[in-house]
Amino acid sequence: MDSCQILALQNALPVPPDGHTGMNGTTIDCSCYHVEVLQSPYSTVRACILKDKIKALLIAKKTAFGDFTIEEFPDEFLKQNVISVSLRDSELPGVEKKVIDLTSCELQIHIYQVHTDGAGAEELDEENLIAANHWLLPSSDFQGMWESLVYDEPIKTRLLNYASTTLLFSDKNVDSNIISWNRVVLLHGPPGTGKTSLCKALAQKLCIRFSDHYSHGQLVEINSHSLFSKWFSESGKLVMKMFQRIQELMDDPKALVCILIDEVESLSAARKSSMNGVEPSDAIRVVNALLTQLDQIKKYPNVLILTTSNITGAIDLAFVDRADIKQYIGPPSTRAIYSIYLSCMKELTKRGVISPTHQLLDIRALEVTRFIENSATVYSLKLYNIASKSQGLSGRTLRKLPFMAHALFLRGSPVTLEEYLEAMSRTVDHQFKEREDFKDH
Ligand SMILES: Nc1ncnc2c1ncn2[C@@H]1O[C@H](COP(=O)(O)OP(=O)(O)OP(=O)(O)O)[C@@H](O)[C@H]1O
Repeated sequence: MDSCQILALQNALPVPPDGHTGMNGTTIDCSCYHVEVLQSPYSTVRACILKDKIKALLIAKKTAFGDFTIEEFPDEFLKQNVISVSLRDSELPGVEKKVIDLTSCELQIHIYQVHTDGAGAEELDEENLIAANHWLLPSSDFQGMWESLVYDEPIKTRLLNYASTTLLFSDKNVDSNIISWNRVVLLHGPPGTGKTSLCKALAQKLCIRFSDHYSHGQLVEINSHSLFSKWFSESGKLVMKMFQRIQELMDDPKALVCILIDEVESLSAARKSSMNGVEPSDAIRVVNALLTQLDQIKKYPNVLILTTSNITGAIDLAFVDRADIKQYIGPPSTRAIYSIYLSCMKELTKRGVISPTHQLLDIRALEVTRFIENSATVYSLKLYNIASKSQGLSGRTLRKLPFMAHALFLRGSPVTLEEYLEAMSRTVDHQFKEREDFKDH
């Protein structure tokens, strides 16, 4: 890992300290940027050759304004070998736009290819009990997932910084008896707020950003329910068996191994059931086996353990203590909802479901207009009002809403933006009414 890579990952600030304000309130930025280059699956060109080509192309371009993606390459060689080039900027939807001086800023170029095999299931016994799903990273399953998640706070940057410090300390052989860190992240919050997606997207992002350091990544998603529900008396043994498999993955120092344990509260549920007298020794044996194994694997420099929970209070304290980062993930605010809806409207326009007659503003541009209605803002303001009354819906429901709107209130395509927004508005009302009806019953 070189110093720039570390420096860039540590640099969490949306506006870097060396940035200064230029004309029009924009910020001239000369810091370190990540350029992610997706190489074609058929290309066998070496990464260093592609890096040099891309660097030359970007320097010739001189400046970029915020995030950008080069779809059209002026270079035949690149066209044959590269699918996309993305300059990854700050995550916050509300930060000032920056003019990036490509000639003077530090560009970290990451070349990667995606695996398209999808998930493999780890079966641990003759009964075909699926204890884990397994992906080789970077995977096509997780492409674009990181970018699709919208949060009000710089949660994604914080997680990326944490992971980079973890990998840096391991790389430098920092003595963990003197400075202790556990390689465990816990994301908690209400259902459907993107916790599982964020863990998977983080694993993918790390594999891309650390592609110089690790040749590939492994993501193992442990199905805690299957460990605790079936074959209780066998579960302790199952945990051991599963970790033996994980151990084999970790033995390869060129692999970054991310272990995802969803709904860790099932651990404490298992302990509780033991207190209530249901197969006491077995439940405790399973939880203890899991905790012991987690303690064992945290000694490995190439491992990260990502966990999620819907109910913070119910998580086993022994587990909470092991997490270095306990990050609350809440439901999205109006601004974040607006950005989520906007991405949906853009996709539907791109695919011809919505006719491309009107443009919607992004949240920054809308805020600049101070929400004053005129011909340029009218549709964006309608969308903002829909976002505002959607508060309280989970990210999962929000992403489903445009589909529901078409299914419930529209037919065929193309549909005008006005019609679509009207249908969205009615669908939000419908969602809340459905909730009330559900509560009443
Ligand atoms: N903040 C968000 N921004 C964009 N999309 C979101 C957001 N939160 C959730 N989603 C969408 O909701 C879907 C479900 O998210 P996910 O399953 O990761 O949530 P979760 O918090 O793990 O839920 P659960 O605890 O119920 O499993 C994701 O596919 C994602 O598209």
